[in-house]
Amino acid sequence: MEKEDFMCHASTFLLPLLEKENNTSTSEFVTKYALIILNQPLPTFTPMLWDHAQVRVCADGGANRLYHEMPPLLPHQHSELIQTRFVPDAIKGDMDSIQTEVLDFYKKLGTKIIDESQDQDTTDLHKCITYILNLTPDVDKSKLCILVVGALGGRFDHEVGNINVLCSFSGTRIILLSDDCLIHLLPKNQHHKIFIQSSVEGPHCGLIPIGMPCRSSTTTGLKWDLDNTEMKFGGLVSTSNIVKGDIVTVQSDSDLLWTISFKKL
Ligand SMILES: Nc1ncnc2c1ncn2[C@@H]1O[C@H](COP(=O)(O)OP(=O)(O)OP(=O)(O)O)[C@@H](O)[C@H]1O
Ligand SMILES: Cc1ncc(C[n+]2csc(CCO)c2C)c(N)n1
Repeated sequence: MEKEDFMCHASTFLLPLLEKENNTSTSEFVTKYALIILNQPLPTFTPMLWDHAQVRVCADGGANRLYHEMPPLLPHQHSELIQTRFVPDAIKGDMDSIQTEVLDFYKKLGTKIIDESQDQDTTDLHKCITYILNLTPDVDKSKLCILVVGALGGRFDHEVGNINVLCSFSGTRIILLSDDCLIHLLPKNQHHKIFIQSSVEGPHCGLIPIGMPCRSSTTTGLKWDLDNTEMKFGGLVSTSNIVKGDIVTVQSDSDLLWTISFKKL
């Protein structure tokens, strides 16, 4: 099978940004990252994701996290300096969690504030994804990848809401991250090739049917591979699986969630 026939996935955003990559980031072949910060403890690698991203958005109370938790992640620099260096492009949400002092601070520094408190039917994450997709509506989104920090752990209804956003925007690459793992969607009826960044991720992984049972999934590169296997809640769901090497391939007749653990450094 030709390379072009695969949908490829690689968590290179977990590796430090090289000057060289930065200089070629306008190339049409390079993934363009956007970062969304939710209202949960910031993962320790957030400064690195910030450097990879070209657009940074806080979801409501996520702005409090950026303001208060970014300085302790970079202890060798003054807090005030960090707070003025890491300024989001926008803060969007229903604005019931952001602190007034934080809102005023970023507003003065030019952050766009978008209050959508009238919409109580979509989550702040959903609102932020819409904002990013509308920034350049006519541009091809296949090279865009939206990284979402603070999406996992904490309140279960929020976690499920965040996973539901993956399903609502299944045509957009969105990756939910915590300090422990990442999750993204593998859309159905495609050949997926996942390049494992083994210095920072693995070996624990999972493949989870989402929304409906899958009748047939086939994988390579896992300790417990699937071979035309059915998966459903109440039956088999591939949790606590292990990646064997640097490439995993997946094919399925329904959307699956892919999750992989992060190595503790
Ligand atoms: N404990 C959590 N676990 C996972 N995601 C979270 C958690 N808390 C917040 N989030 C995410 O961060 C976003 C912004 O959080 P914030 O606390 O501002 O939301 P909210 O709209 O006030 O939530 P709610 O009104 O349900 O408490 C949420 O929409 C959600 O996506
Ligand atoms: C059936 C149903 N369940 C829950 C909510 C509440 N809700 C869902 S998203 C959201 C915004 C959170 O920032 C709120 C309050 C609703 N509207 N409809």
